[in-house]
Order: sequence, then structure tokens, then C-alpha cells
Amino acid sequence: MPNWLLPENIADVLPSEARKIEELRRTLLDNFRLYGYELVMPPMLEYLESLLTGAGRDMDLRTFKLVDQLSGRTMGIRADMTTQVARIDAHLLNRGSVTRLCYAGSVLHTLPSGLHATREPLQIGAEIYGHAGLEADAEIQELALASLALAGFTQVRLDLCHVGVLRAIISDDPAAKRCEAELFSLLESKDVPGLRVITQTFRPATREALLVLPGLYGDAGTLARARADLGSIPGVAKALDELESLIRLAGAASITVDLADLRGYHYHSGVMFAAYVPGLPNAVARGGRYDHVGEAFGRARPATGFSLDLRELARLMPGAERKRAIRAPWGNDPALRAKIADLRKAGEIVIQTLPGHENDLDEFDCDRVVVADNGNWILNTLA
Ligand SMILES: N[C@@H](Cc1c[nH]c[nH+]1)C(=O)O
Repeated sequence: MPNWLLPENIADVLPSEARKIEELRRTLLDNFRLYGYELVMPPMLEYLESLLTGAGRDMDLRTFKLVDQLSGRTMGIRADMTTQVARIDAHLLNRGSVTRLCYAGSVLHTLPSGLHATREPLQIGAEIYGHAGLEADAEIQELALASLALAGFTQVRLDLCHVGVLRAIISDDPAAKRCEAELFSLLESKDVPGLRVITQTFRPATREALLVLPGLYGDAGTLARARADLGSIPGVAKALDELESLIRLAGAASITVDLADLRGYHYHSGVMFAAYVPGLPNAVARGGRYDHVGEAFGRARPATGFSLDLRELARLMPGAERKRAIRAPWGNDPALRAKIADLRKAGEIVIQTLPGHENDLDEFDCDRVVVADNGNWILNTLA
């Protein structure tokens, strides 16, 4: 085995891809800043208990674990940054008012989420703490759509869901509550035969409602169907009201509803959404409300946010144009060095040709060259 072989679903990022990713990272973070989001940088690894606080079993399975040689305690490498940021809000900042935070960093997954998915996504996201109203969810959805638009995706569909519907259905049925984790995964995969089997021991009303859920997807009219089928269950109407209000707040965005699309790490507590672009089966961004995570860190704070994988988004973006650049000779002449420094100060890429490499191909599209002209260094256009 060659010693440079990388593990499965782990890859180097080569220059042209790295440039796309990095430019997108900067663009999105700059845009978050325009909305008032402050950048935070949680650690790559931390003690397992704090890392998994508030998150479900899926996150535990996805987290790489190792032993800390200093303390002897088990540490985990983050698989998701959202709960870390919730901890920062709950413990470190201790602000009473609304706090908007954003972040970008690598996360690691023990297992890939799909056959070709990376195990090292580059997660970027934004979160609002301290506002329980749907206005915060609407802002987060707007920001998710704005981020995708900045990446060149204008035809985006938002798929809405509400975890309160499932929770309301099973709340009075102890047998169903014990199977909550299994129900989540059966609903996510719309596995109706599986649902039929698992619900056999549930109350008939719970069973009936759960078997209806996978079919409740489509345009906003789905909410009326859901009301007719499930509206009498305490708690369901409130969740559907929230979805309806959010659709109204979202205005022009293209929105669909899928009441079984509960994918995620199961820390969400209310409205959830997934963003889809044409031709791709997997969501390019996910988000939603997770009001109880802060509580686990000692401070209950309403919370909502979204995140996406920059590597995946950059891969899907139309090919980046090669950057225009200037070629310059190598030399020690102070006038040449000053000319090059001025050009770089003005934001130009200037590549000095090292001796013996005059005929090498450039990674950059060099359309100009610095040449000597009567004792001056001037810029000439390259054919
Ligand atoms: N981090 C979540 C999405 C999210 C961000 N904030 C709230 N939810 C996920 O990866 O599914």
C-alpha cells in the first residue's frame, strides 16, 4: 500500500477547488457580518460529555473518540458545530439579549452520510439565540437562501417540517415514546412497511397518525390535509400554525412541506427546514429551531440556525473562472520590486517567473506582463 493513500472518504483539496471553497467561505462570512452575525471559533475537539450534550444517538455514532493524554478523559472530535456554538452562547457570552453568531470550520464524521460524501465536511453556519418568535426562523431562512444565491443557486426550494408534529402524536403513548429514535429514522426514510411493524404495539390512534405522516408532503396545501388528518391531536394544530405563519413570513421563496423530513441530529425542537437545488436529491443546507440545547448547558435560550457544507456547495457550483494575473520577471532591481509591490497593493496577482521556468504553464490566466522599457517597468498586454 503506498504510504500516501488517504482513508476512504477523506481527500486533499487541490488548488482550483480550494480557491472556490475559500472564496465562498469569505463571501458567506462577509455576508453574515452584514446581517450582524459575530464570528466564533469553537475547538476542534473537546470532552465527550459537553460535545454530545443535547444531541441524539446519531451524533454519538458519528463522533470520533480518543483519550486525552493530559486528563485521561474521553474526548470527541466535533461532528457538528451547532451545539458548540449553543454552548458558547449559554456559557461564555452570557448576554441576555439577542445574540447572532456564525462559524466556519472542519467537522469529522466516523461514517460518511452517503456513498460519495466526505467524512470531513467544512461546515459553515449562522445561529440566532434569545428570540423565540418565528421572525428569527424567517431571518435564518432568508440568510440560508442568500448564502445559496451568493454561491450561484437561485432556484432553491425550501422544504419545511416541524418536529412538534411527531412529538405531539406520540406524547400520550408510552410505547411510542420509547421508540422515538426508531420512529425518526423510519419516517426520514419514509419506510411505511417498517412503520407498520413498529407501530403494532402502539395505541390505534397513534398508529393511524404515524402512518399518515409519510404521505404529508407537497405544496403549502399539505398543511390543510395535515389539519384534516391530525388537527385534533393536542399540539399538532400549534405546530401547523407555526408552519403556516412561517410560509407567510417567507414571502416569495419557493416553499414546500414534508412533515416526515426529520433528518438531523435530533436536537431540533420546532420548525426545521432543508434547502434543495434542482437535480440534486440531497439537501444543500439544513436548519431549524433547537430551544433546549442551551438548557443542557445551564441557560435555556431560544435558538434557531442553519448550516451547510462548503466543500459540497463549492463542488456543485459552476466552474470558477481562472483568475487573471500578471507575469513579472525575477530580479533585484528596486524599481521592479516597487512596481510589483504597487500592483499587489492594488489587488493584482503578480507571479514572478523564476529563472529557467520562462516557458512553464501558469495555473493563473496571465494576461499582462511587466517589462522593462527605457529604464522603466511598465505593463504590457499579453496576446
Ligand atoms: N447543524 C444542523 C443544522 C442546524 C444548524 N442550526 C440549526 N440546525 C445539521 O447539520 O443538521
